[in-house]
Amino acid sequence: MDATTAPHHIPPEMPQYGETYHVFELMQNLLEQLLIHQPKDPIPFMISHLQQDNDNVPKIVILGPPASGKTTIAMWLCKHLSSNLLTVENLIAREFSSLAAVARKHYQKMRKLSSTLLVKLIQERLKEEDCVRRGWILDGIPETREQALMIQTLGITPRHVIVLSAPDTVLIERNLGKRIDPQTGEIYHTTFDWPSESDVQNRLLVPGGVSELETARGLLEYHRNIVRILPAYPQILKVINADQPCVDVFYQALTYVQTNHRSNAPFTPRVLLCGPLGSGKSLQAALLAQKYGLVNVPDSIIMKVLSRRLSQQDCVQKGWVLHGFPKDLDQAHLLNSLGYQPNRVFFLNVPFDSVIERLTLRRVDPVTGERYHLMYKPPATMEIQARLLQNPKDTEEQVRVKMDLFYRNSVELEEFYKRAITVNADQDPYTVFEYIESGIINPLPKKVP
Ligand SMILES: Nc1ncnc2c1ncn2[C@@H]1O[C@H](COP(=O)(O)OP(=O)(O)OP(=O)(O)O)[C@@H](O)[C@H]1O
Ligand SMILES: Nc1nc2c(ncn2[C@@H]2O[C@H](COP(=O)(O)OP(=O)(O)O)[C@@H](O)[C@H]2O)c(=O)[nH]1
Repeated sequence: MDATTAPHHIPPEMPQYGETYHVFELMQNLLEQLLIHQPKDPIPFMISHLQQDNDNVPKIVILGPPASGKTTIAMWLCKHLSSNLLTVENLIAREFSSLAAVARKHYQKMRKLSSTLLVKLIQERLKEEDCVRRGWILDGIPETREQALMIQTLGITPRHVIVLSAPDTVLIERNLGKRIDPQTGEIYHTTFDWPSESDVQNRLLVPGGVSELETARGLLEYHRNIVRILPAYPQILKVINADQPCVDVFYQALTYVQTNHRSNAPFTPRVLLCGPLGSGKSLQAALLAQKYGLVNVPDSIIMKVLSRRLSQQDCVQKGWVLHGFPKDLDQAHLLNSLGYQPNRVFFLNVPFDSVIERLTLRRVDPVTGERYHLMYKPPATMEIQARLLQNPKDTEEQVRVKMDLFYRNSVELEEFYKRAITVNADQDPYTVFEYIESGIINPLPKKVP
Protein backbone atom coordinates (compact mmCIF):
# COMPACT_ATOMS: atom_id res chain seq x y z
CA MET A 1 0.00 0.00 0.00
CA ASP A 2 1.69 3.26 -1.05
CA ALA A 3 1.58 6.47 0.98
CA THR A 4 -1.27 7.90 -1.13
CA THR A 5 -3.62 5.07 -0.19
CA ALA A 6 -2.35 4.38 3.36
CA PRO A 7 -4.90 5.42 6.05
CA HIS A 8 -4.22 8.90 7.44
CA HIS A 9 -1.78 8.47 10.32
CA ILE A 10 -3.21 10.32 13.33
CA PRO A 11 -0.30 11.23 15.61
CA PRO A 12 -1.05 9.85 19.12
CA GLU A 13 -0.62 13.27 20.72
CA MET A 14 -3.58 14.70 18.76
CA PRO A 15 -6.46 12.90 20.59
CA GLN A 16 -4.53 13.32 23.84
CA TYR A 17 -4.38 17.09 23.31
CA GLY A 18 -8.13 17.23 22.59
CA GLU A 19 -8.83 15.34 25.82
CA THR A 20 -6.43 17.34 27.98
CA TYR A 21 -7.87 20.69 26.93
CA HIS A 22 -11.53 19.55 26.59
CA VAL A 23 -11.56 20.93 23.05
CA PHE A 24 -14.72 19.04 22.06
CA GLU A 25 -16.75 20.41 25.02
CA LEU A 26 -15.40 23.91 24.40
CA MET A 27 -16.55 23.83 20.78
CA GLN A 28 -19.88 22.21 21.72
CA ASN A 29 -20.68 25.01 24.24
CA LEU A 30 -19.64 27.67 21.75
CA LEU A 31 -21.86 26.21 19.02
CA GLU A 32 -24.80 25.91 21.48
CA GLN A 33 -24.53 29.57 22.50
CA LEU A 34 -24.15 30.72 18.87
CA LEU A 35 -27.30 28.85 17.78
CA ILE A 36 -29.31 30.09 20.78
CA HIS A 37 -28.24 33.75 20.64
CA GLN A 38 -27.72 33.96 16.82
CA PRO A 39 -25.57 37.11 17.07
CA LYS A 40 -25.40 39.33 13.96
CA ASP A 41 -21.60 39.08 14.11
CA PRO A 42 -20.52 35.67 15.47
CA ILE A 43 -16.81 36.54 15.80
CA PRO A 44 -16.95 39.12 18.64
CA PHE A 45 -19.68 37.02 20.28
CA MET A 46 -17.42 33.93 20.24
CA ILE A 47 -14.44 35.94 21.52
CA SER A 48 -16.51 37.34 24.38
CA HIS A 49 -17.99 33.91 25.18
CA LEU A 50 -14.53 32.29 25.29
CA GLN A 51 -13.13 35.12 27.41
CA GLN A 52 -15.96 34.62 29.92
CA ASP A 53 -14.48 31.14 30.45
CA ASN A 54 -17.54 30.16 32.47
CA ASP A 55 -18.39 26.81 30.90
CA ASN A 56 -17.49 25.03 34.15
CA VAL A 57 -19.09 27.30 36.75
CA PRO A 58 -22.04 25.85 38.73
CA LYS A 59 -25.29 26.00 36.75
CA ILE A 60 -27.74 24.20 39.03
CA VAL A 61 -31.52 23.91 39.34
CA ILE A 62 -33.03 22.60 42.60
CA LEU A 63 -36.64 21.46 42.44
CA GLY A 64 -38.84 19.76 44.97
CA PRO A 65 -42.14 19.97 46.81
CA PRO A 66 -42.74 22.53 49.61
CA ALA A 67 -40.65 21.83 52.75
CA SER A 68 -38.43 19.36 50.90
CA GLY A 69 -35.37 21.47 51.72
CA LYS A 70 -34.71 23.22 48.39
CA THR A 71 -33.71 26.52 49.96
CA THR A 72 -31.73 24.84 52.75
CA ILE A 73 -29.71 22.74 50.28
CA ALA A 74 -29.42 25.59 47.76
CA MET A 75 -28.00 27.91 50.44
CA TRP A 76 -25.48 25.32 51.64
CA LEU A 77 -24.39 24.60 48.06
CA CYS A 78 -24.00 28.32 47.37
CA LYS A 79 -21.76 28.71 50.38
CA HIS A 80 -19.69 25.64 49.51
CA LEU A 81 -19.33 26.51 45.81
CA SER A 82 -19.18 30.33 46.30
CA SER A 83 -21.99 30.63 43.78
CA ASN A 84 -25.19 32.75 43.60
CA LEU A 85 -28.64 31.76 44.88
CA LEU A 86 -31.59 32.86 42.77
CA THR A 87 -35.09 32.70 44.30
CA VAL A 88 -38.30 34.43 43.27
CA GLU A 89 -38.02 36.53 46.44
CA ASN A 90 -34.46 37.79 45.88
CA LEU A 91 -35.04 38.34 42.16
CA ILE A 92 -37.89 40.78 42.77
CA ALA A 93 -36.09 42.39 45.72
CA ARG A 94 -33.13 43.53 43.54
CA GLU A 95 -32.41 47.21 43.70
CA PHE A 96 -31.32 49.25 40.63
CA SER A 97 -33.47 47.07 38.35
CA SER A 98 -36.56 48.69 36.81
CA LEU A 99 -37.76 45.23 35.85
CA ALA A 100 -37.59 44.12 39.51
CA ALA A 101 -39.50 47.24 40.55
CA VAL A 102 -42.31 46.35 38.11
CA ALA A 103 -42.21 42.77 39.39
CA ARG A 104 -42.48 43.93 43.03
CA LYS A 105 -45.61 45.94 42.28
CA HIS A 106 -47.09 43.00 40.39
CA TYR A 107 -46.18 40.53 43.14
CA GLN A 108 -47.64 42.71 45.92
CA LYS A 109 -50.94 42.82 44.03
CA MET A 110 -51.16 39.28 42.63
CA ARG A 111 -48.88 37.33 45.08
CA LYS A 112 -47.29 35.66 42.06
CA LEU A 113 -45.32 36.56 38.92
CA SER A 114 -46.14 35.94 35.27
CA SER A 115 -43.76 33.41 33.66
CA THR A 116 -42.60 36.01 31.14
CA LEU A 117 -41.68 38.51 33.87
CA LEU A 118 -39.96 35.86 36.02
CA VAL A 119 -37.87 34.54 33.11
CA LYS A 120 -36.89 38.10 32.09
CA LEU A 121 -35.74 38.73 35.68
CA ILE A 122 -33.62 35.56 35.59
CA GLN A 123 -32.10 36.49 32.23
CA GLU A 124 -31.23 39.98 33.51
CA ARG A 125 -29.70 38.56 36.71
CA LEU A 126 -27.59 35.91 34.93
CA LYS A 127 -25.95 38.57 32.78
CA GLU A 128 -24.46 40.19 35.87
CA GLU A 129 -20.72 39.73 36.47
CA ASP A 130 -21.01 37.60 39.64
CA CYS A 131 -23.31 35.07 37.94
CA VAL A 132 -21.06 34.90 34.87
CA ARG A 133 -17.94 34.37 36.98
CA ARG A 134 -19.30 32.16 39.79
CA GLY A 135 -22.38 30.54 38.31
CA TRP A 136 -25.88 30.25 39.74
CA ILE A 137 -28.31 28.02 41.62
CA LEU A 138 -32.02 28.37 40.82
CA ASP A 139 -34.10 27.50 43.93
CA GLY A 140 -37.54 26.17 43.04
CA ILE A 141 -37.40 27.58 39.51
CA PRO A 142 -38.77 26.66 36.94
CA GLU A 143 -42.20 26.20 38.57
CA THR A 144 -43.94 25.12 35.34
CA ARG A 145 -43.09 23.47 32.03
CA GLU A 146 -43.81 26.77 30.30
CA GLN A 147 -41.10 28.44 32.37
CA ALA A 148 -38.68 25.55 31.76
CA LEU A 149 -39.06 25.91 27.99
CA MET A 150 -38.84 29.72 28.10
CA ILE A 151 -35.61 29.50 30.15
CA GLN A 152 -34.13 26.98 27.72
CA THR A 153 -35.04 29.11 24.71
CA LEU A 154 -33.02 31.95 26.21
CA GLY A 155 -29.96 29.69 26.31
CA ILE A 156 -30.06 29.30 30.08
CA THR A 157 -29.10 25.62 30.38
CA PRO A 158 -28.37 24.11 33.80
CA ARG A 159 -25.68 21.46 33.96
CA HIS A 160 -27.21 19.69 36.99
CA VAL A 161 -30.87 19.44 38.00
CA ILE A 162 -31.63 18.08 41.49
CA VAL A 163 -35.16 16.98 42.38
CA LEU A 164 -35.78 16.52 46.11
CA SER A 165 -38.45 13.99 47.00
CA ALA A 166 -40.23 13.06 50.26
CA PRO A 167 -43.71 11.77 51.25
CA ASP A 168 -46.38 14.50 51.44
CA THR A 169 -47.25 13.56 55.03
CA VAL A 170 -43.63 14.10 56.10
CA LEU A 171 -43.54 17.51 54.37
CA ILE A 172 -46.81 18.74 55.86
CA GLU A 173 -45.53 17.79 59.33
CA ARG A 174 -42.10 19.26 58.63
CA ASN A 175 -43.37 22.65 57.50
CA LEU A 176 -45.11 23.19 60.83
CA GLY A 177 -41.68 23.40 62.47
CA LYS A 178 -40.15 25.75 59.88
CA ARG A 179 -38.62 28.97 61.18
CA ILE A 180 -36.85 31.80 59.37
CA ASP A 181 -34.26 34.31 60.58
CA PRO A 182 -35.56 37.74 59.44
CA GLN A 183 -32.04 39.19 59.61
CA THR A 184 -30.12 36.63 57.51
CA GLY A 185 -32.93 34.84 55.67
CA GLU A 186 -31.46 31.55 57.02
CA ILE A 187 -33.94 28.68 57.35
CA TYR A 188 -34.22 26.59 60.56
CA HIS A 189 -36.45 23.95 62.08
CA THR A 190 -37.72 23.58 65.64
CA THR A 191 -36.74 19.88 65.61
CA PHE A 192 -34.25 19.14 62.81
CA ASP A 193 -32.18 22.28 62.50
CA TRP A 194 -32.31 24.57 65.58
CA PRO A 195 -29.69 27.36 65.81
CA SER A 196 -27.25 27.19 68.74
CA GLU A 197 -27.07 30.98 69.36
CA SER A 198 -29.84 32.16 71.73
CA ASP A 199 -30.11 35.58 70.05
CA VAL A 200 -30.85 33.86 66.73
CA GLN A 201 -33.36 31.51 68.44
CA ASN A 202 -35.18 34.48 69.97
CA ARG A 203 -35.62 36.37 66.71
CA LEU A 204 -36.82 33.47 64.55
CA LEU A 205 -40.23 33.91 62.93
CA VAL A 206 -42.86 31.50 61.63
CA PRO A 207 -42.86 32.11 57.85
CA GLY A 208 -46.09 32.44 55.91
CA GLY A 209 -47.61 29.59 53.92
CA VAL A 210 -46.58 26.74 56.25
CA SER A 211 -49.95 25.73 57.69
CA GLU A 212 -51.20 22.21 56.91
CA LEU A 213 -53.76 23.53 54.45
CA GLU A 214 -51.31 25.85 52.65
CA THR A 215 -48.63 23.13 52.43
CA ALA A 216 -51.20 20.64 51.12
CA ARG A 217 -52.28 23.16 48.49
CA GLY A 218 -48.65 23.76 47.51
CA LEU A 219 -48.05 20.00 47.22
CA LEU A 220 -51.02 19.63 44.89
CA GLU A 221 -49.69 22.44 42.67
CA TYR A 222 -46.18 20.94 42.70
CA HIS A 223 -47.28 17.39 41.77
CA ARG A 224 -49.36 18.78 38.92
CA ASN A 225 -46.39 20.66 37.43
CA ILE A 226 -43.32 18.56 38.15
CA VAL A 227 -44.27 15.64 35.88
CA ARG A 228 -44.35 18.11 32.95
CA ILE A 229 -41.10 19.87 33.89
CA LEU A 230 -38.82 16.83 34.24
CA PRO A 231 -38.86 15.77 30.54
CA ALA A 232 -37.15 19.11 29.81
CA TYR A 233 -34.00 17.83 31.61
CA PRO A 234 -33.63 14.18 30.53
CA GLN A 235 -29.85 13.68 30.84
CA ILE A 236 -28.95 15.88 33.80
CA LEU A 237 -31.53 14.95 36.43
CA LYS A 238 -30.87 13.43 39.86
CA VAL A 239 -33.65 12.61 42.31
CA ILE A 240 -32.49 12.72 45.96
CA ASN A 241 -34.52 11.36 48.88
CA ALA A 242 -35.15 14.40 51.09
CA ASP A 243 -36.65 12.34 53.93
CA GLN A 244 -33.28 11.99 55.63
CA PRO A 245 -31.00 14.35 57.62
CA CYS A 246 -30.21 17.62 55.79
CA VAL A 247 -26.49 16.95 55.89
CA ASP A 248 -26.93 13.61 54.07
CA VAL A 249 -29.10 15.27 51.42
CA PHE A 250 -26.46 17.99 51.08
CA TYR A 251 -23.55 15.61 50.54
CA GLN A 252 -25.44 13.64 47.92
CA ALA A 253 -26.31 16.92 46.17
CA LEU A 254 -22.72 18.19 46.40
CA THR A 255 -21.26 14.94 45.05
CA TYR A 256 -23.70 15.04 42.15
CA VAL A 257 -23.07 18.64 41.13
CA GLN A 258 -19.33 17.96 41.21
CA THR A 259 -19.52 15.09 38.73
CA ASN A 260 -19.14 15.71 35.03
CA HIS A 261 -21.69 14.17 32.73
CA ARG A 262 -20.49 11.83 30.03
CA SER A 263 -19.74 14.21 27.16
CA ASN A 264 -20.30 13.32 23.52
CA ALA A 265 -16.60 13.88 22.91
CA PRO A 266 -14.96 10.96 21.07
CA PHE A 267 -13.14 9.04 23.82
CA THR A 268 -10.29 6.61 23.11
CA PRO A 269 -9.60 4.57 26.25
CA ARG A 270 -5.90 4.25 27.15
CA VAL A 271 -6.18 1.90 30.10
CA LEU A 272 -3.48 0.81 32.52
CA LEU A 273 -4.13 -2.16 34.86
CA CYS A 274 -1.78 -2.36 37.82
CA GLY A 275 -1.84 -5.01 40.52
CA PRO A 276 0.14 -7.86 42.00
CA LEU A 277 0.66 -11.00 39.90
CA GLY A 278 -2.50 -13.07 40.07
CA SER A 279 -4.75 -10.06 40.63
CA GLY A 280 -6.47 -10.68 37.30
CA LYS A 281 -4.83 -8.06 35.09
CA SER A 282 -4.43 -10.38 32.10
CA LEU A 283 -7.98 -11.69 32.41
CA GLN A 284 -9.52 -8.20 32.75
CA ALA A 285 -7.38 -6.94 29.85
CA ALA A 286 -8.65 -9.76 27.66
CA LEU A 287 -12.28 -8.99 28.63
CA LEU A 288 -11.85 -5.25 27.91
CA ALA A 289 -10.11 -5.95 24.61
CA GLN A 290 -12.88 -8.33 23.61
CA LYS A 291 -15.82 -6.09 24.57
CA TYR A 292 -14.45 -2.68 23.55
CA GLY A 293 -12.08 -3.65 20.77
CA LEU A 294 -9.08 -2.26 22.66
CA VAL A 295 -5.65 -3.51 21.69
CA ASN A 296 -4.44 -5.89 24.41
CA VAL A 297 -0.81 -4.94 25.10
CA PRO A 298 0.67 -7.66 27.35
CA ASP A 299 3.54 -6.63 29.62
CA SER A 300 6.04 -8.92 27.95
CA ILE A 301 6.75 -6.21 25.37
CA ILE A 302 9.71 -4.09 26.40
CA MET A 303 9.84 -0.31 26.19
CA LYS A 304 11.02 0.33 22.64
CA VAL A 305 8.71 -2.26 21.13
CA LEU A 306 5.93 -0.98 23.42
CA SER A 307 6.48 2.55 22.16
CA ARG A 308 6.27 1.42 18.55
CA ARG A 309 3.18 -0.66 19.35
CA LEU A 310 1.28 2.16 21.11
CA SER A 311 1.89 4.55 18.23
CA GLN A 312 0.40 2.15 15.66
CA GLN A 313 -2.90 3.16 14.07
CA ASP A 314 -5.06 0.57 15.86
CA CYS A 315 -3.85 1.72 19.30
CA VAL A 316 -4.39 5.38 18.43
CA GLN A 317 -7.84 4.82 16.93
CA LYS A 318 -9.24 1.99 19.08
CA GLY A 319 -7.33 2.67 22.31
CA TRP A 320 -5.30 0.20 24.34
CA VAL A 321 -5.22 -1.66 27.64
CA LEU A 322 -1.78 -2.19 29.11
CA HIS A 323 -1.28 -4.57 32.06
CA GLY A 324 1.60 -5.49 34.27
CA PHE A 325 3.61 -2.55 32.92
CA PRO A 326 4.83 -0.14 34.29
CA LYS A 327 5.96 -2.22 37.25
CA ASP A 328 7.81 0.60 38.98
CA LEU A 329 8.13 4.38 39.07
CA ASP A 330 10.99 4.53 36.53
CA GLN A 331 8.97 2.62 33.97
CA ALA A 332 5.94 4.90 34.69
CA HIS A 333 8.11 7.98 34.03
CA LEU A 334 9.47 6.35 30.88
CA LEU A 335 5.96 5.61 29.58
CA ASN A 336 4.96 9.22 30.22
CA SER A 337 8.12 10.64 28.70
CA LEU A 338 7.29 8.79 25.47
CA GLY A 339 3.94 10.65 25.46
CA TYR A 340 1.70 7.69 26.26
CA GLN A 341 -0.43 8.99 29.15
CA PRO A 342 -3.10 6.48 30.23
CA ASN A 343 -6.45 8.22 30.78
CA ARG A 344 -7.72 5.47 33.08
CA VAL A 345 -5.54 3.71 35.65
CA PHE A 346 -6.87 0.86 37.78
CA PHE A 347 -5.21 -0.82 40.75
CA LEU A 348 -6.57 -4.34 41.20
CA ASN A 349 -6.42 -5.11 44.91
CA VAL A 350 -6.34 -8.76 46.03
CA PRO A 351 -5.37 -10.02 49.50
CA PHE A 352 -2.07 -11.90 49.59
CA ASP A 353 -3.71 -15.25 50.48
CA SER A 354 -6.01 -15.03 47.47
CA VAL A 355 -3.06 -14.45 45.15
CA ILE A 356 -1.30 -17.48 46.63
CA GLU A 357 -4.45 -19.55 46.21
CA ARG A 358 -5.01 -18.42 42.61
CA LEU A 359 -1.45 -18.99 41.42
CA THR A 360 0.01 -21.88 43.35
CA LEU A 361 -2.97 -24.15 42.50
CA ARG A 362 -2.65 -23.51 38.76
CA ARG A 363 -1.69 -26.55 36.71
CA VAL A 364 -1.29 -27.41 33.02
CA ASP A 365 -1.90 -30.70 31.22
CA PRO A 366 1.31 -31.48 29.28
CA VAL A 367 -0.63 -33.72 26.90
CA THR A 368 -3.46 -31.35 25.87
CA GLY A 369 -2.03 -28.00 27.00
CA GLU A 370 -5.33 -27.40 28.88
CA ARG A 371 -4.98 -25.11 31.91
CA TYR A 372 -6.56 -26.20 35.23
CA HIS A 373 -6.94 -24.82 38.73
CA LEU A 374 -7.08 -27.42 41.51
CA MET A 375 -9.81 -25.38 43.29
CA TYR A 376 -11.69 -23.39 40.63
CA LYS A 377 -11.27 -25.67 37.59
CA PRO A 378 -10.17 -29.15 38.66
CA PRO A 379 -9.46 -31.85 36.00
CA ALA A 380 -12.31 -34.23 35.19
CA THR A 381 -10.40 -37.47 35.81
CA MET A 382 -7.74 -38.78 38.21
CA GLU A 383 -5.69 -39.76 35.14
CA ILE A 384 -5.39 -36.11 34.03
CA GLN A 385 -4.85 -35.02 37.66
CA ALA A 386 -1.90 -37.41 37.93
CA ARG A 387 -0.05 -35.92 34.94
CA LEU A 388 -0.67 -32.20 35.64
CA LEU A 389 2.40 -29.98 35.94
CA GLN A 390 2.94 -26.73 37.84
CA ASN A 391 4.76 -23.83 36.18
CA PRO A 392 7.95 -23.17 38.21
CA LYS A 393 7.00 -19.46 38.46
CA ASP A 394 3.79 -20.55 40.30
CA THR A 395 5.58 -22.11 43.28
CA GLU A 396 4.76 -20.37 46.58
CA GLU A 397 8.36 -19.25 46.97
CA GLN A 398 8.44 -17.59 43.52
CA VAL A 399 5.07 -15.96 44.07
CA ARG A 400 6.16 -14.53 47.44
CA VAL A 401 9.29 -13.00 45.87
CA LYS A 402 7.27 -11.32 43.11
CA MET A 403 4.57 -10.13 45.54
CA ASP A 404 7.22 -8.57 47.75
CA LEU A 405 8.69 -6.72 44.74
CA PHE A 406 5.22 -5.55 43.67
CA TYR A 407 4.30 -4.19 47.13
CA ARG A 408 7.62 -2.33 47.33
CA ASN A 409 6.86 -0.53 44.06
CA SER A 410 3.10 -0.13 44.35
CA VAL A 411 3.14 2.79 46.83
CA GLU A 412 5.19 4.96 44.46
CA LEU A 413 3.02 3.92 41.50
CA GLU A 414 -0.15 4.82 43.41
CA GLU A 415 1.34 8.22 44.21
CA PHE A 416 2.34 8.70 40.58
CA TYR A 417 -1.12 7.86 39.20
CA LYS A 418 -3.12 10.22 41.44
CA ARG A 419 -6.47 9.69 39.71
CA ALA A 420 -6.18 5.91 39.65
CA ILE A 421 -9.25 3.87 40.60
CA THR A 422 -8.78 1.06 43.12
CA VAL A 423 -10.85 -2.04 42.41
CA ASN A 424 -11.52 -4.93 44.80
CA ALA A 425 -10.37 -7.74 42.51
CA ASP A 426 -11.00 -10.47 45.09
CA GLN A 427 -14.39 -11.39 43.69
CA ASP A 428 -16.02 -12.89 40.63
CA PRO A 429 -14.13 -11.82 37.45
CA TYR A 430 -17.28 -10.42 35.84
CA THR A 431 -18.08 -8.29 38.89
CA VAL A 432 -14.52 -6.96 38.74
CA PHE A 433 -15.00 -6.30 35.05
CA GLU A 434 -18.19 -4.30 35.67
CA TYR A 435 -16.35 -2.03 38.12
CA ILE A 436 -13.57 -1.45 35.61
CA GLU A 437 -15.83 -0.74 32.65
CA SER A 438 -17.90 1.66 34.77
CA GLY A 439 -14.65 3.49 35.56
CA ILE A 440 -13.88 3.71 31.85
CA ILE A 441 -17.24 4.82 30.44
CA ASN A 442 -17.98 7.38 33.21
CA PRO A 443 -15.98 10.60 33.65
CA LEU A 444 -13.51 10.47 36.49
CA PRO A 445 -15.16 11.92 39.67
CA LYS A 446 -13.88 15.33 40.78
CA LYS A 447 -12.20 15.14 44.18
CA VAL A 448 -14.74 16.52 46.76
CA PRO A 449 -12.62 19.04 48.81
N1 LIG B 1 -33.60 16.83 55.15
C1 LIG B 1 -34.32 17.53 56.06
N2 LIG B 1 -34.74 16.92 57.19
C2 LIG B 1 -35.46 17.60 58.10
N3 LIG B 1 -35.82 18.91 57.99
C3 LIG B 1 -35.43 19.55 56.88
C4 LIG B 1 -34.67 18.92 55.86
N4 LIG B 1 -34.41 19.83 54.87
C5 LIG B 1 -35.00 20.98 55.27
N5 LIG B 1 -35.61 20.82 56.47
C6 LIG B 1 -36.39 21.80 57.23
O1 LIG B 1 -37.66 21.81 56.58
C7 LIG B 1 -38.15 23.16 56.48
C8 LIG B 1 -38.31 23.52 55.02
O2 LIG B 1 -37.00 23.62 54.43
P1 LIG B 1 -36.78 24.57 53.16
O3 LIG B 1 -37.42 25.89 53.38
O4 LIG B 1 -35.34 24.54 52.81
O5 LIG B 1 -37.63 23.75 52.07
P2 LIG B 1 -38.12 24.33 50.67
O6 LIG B 1 -38.21 23.17 49.75
O7 LIG B 1 -37.24 25.47 50.24
O8 LIG B 1 -39.54 24.83 51.08
P3 LIG B 1 -40.46 25.86 50.29
O9 LIG B 1 -40.45 25.43 48.86
O10 LIG B 1 -41.79 25.71 50.94
O11 LIG B 1 -39.81 27.19 50.49
C9 LIG B 1 -37.11 24.03 57.18
O12 LIG B 1 -37.51 24.19 58.52
C10 LIG B 1 -35.83 23.19 57.12
O13 LIG B 1 -34.98 23.48 58.23
N1 LIG C 1 -11.63 -15.74 41.61
C1 LIG C 1 -11.05 -14.96 40.68
N2 LIG C 1 -9.97 -15.49 39.99
C2 LIG C 1 -9.40 -14.71 39.04
C3 LIG C 1 -9.88 -13.38 38.76
N3 LIG C 1 -9.11 -12.86 37.79
C4 LIG C 1 -8.19 -13.81 37.45
N4 LIG C 1 -8.36 -14.91 38.22
C5 LIG C 1 -7.54 -16.16 38.18
O1 LIG C 1 -6.31 -15.83 38.81
C6 LIG C 1 -5.21 -16.33 38.02
C7 LIG C 1 -4.33 -15.14 37.60
O2 LIG C 1 -5.06 -14.28 36.71
P1 LIG C 1 -4.24 -13.31 35.69
O3 LIG C 1 -5.30 -12.53 34.95
O4 LIG C 1 -3.26 -14.09 34.93
O5 LIG C 1 -3.49 -12.37 36.76
P2 LIG C 1 -2.31 -11.34 36.43
O6 LIG C 1 -1.07 -11.96 36.94
O7 LIG C 1 -2.70 -10.12 37.25
O8 LIG C 1 -2.29 -11.08 34.96
C8 LIG C 1 -5.83 -17.06 36.84
O9 LIG C 1 -5.88 -18.44 37.18
C9 LIG C 1 -7.24 -16.52 36.75
O10 LIG C 1 -8.15 -17.51 36.28
C10 LIG C 1 -11.00 -12.89 39.51
O11 LIG C 1 -11.48 -11.76 39.34
N5 LIG C 1 -11.54 -13.74 40.46
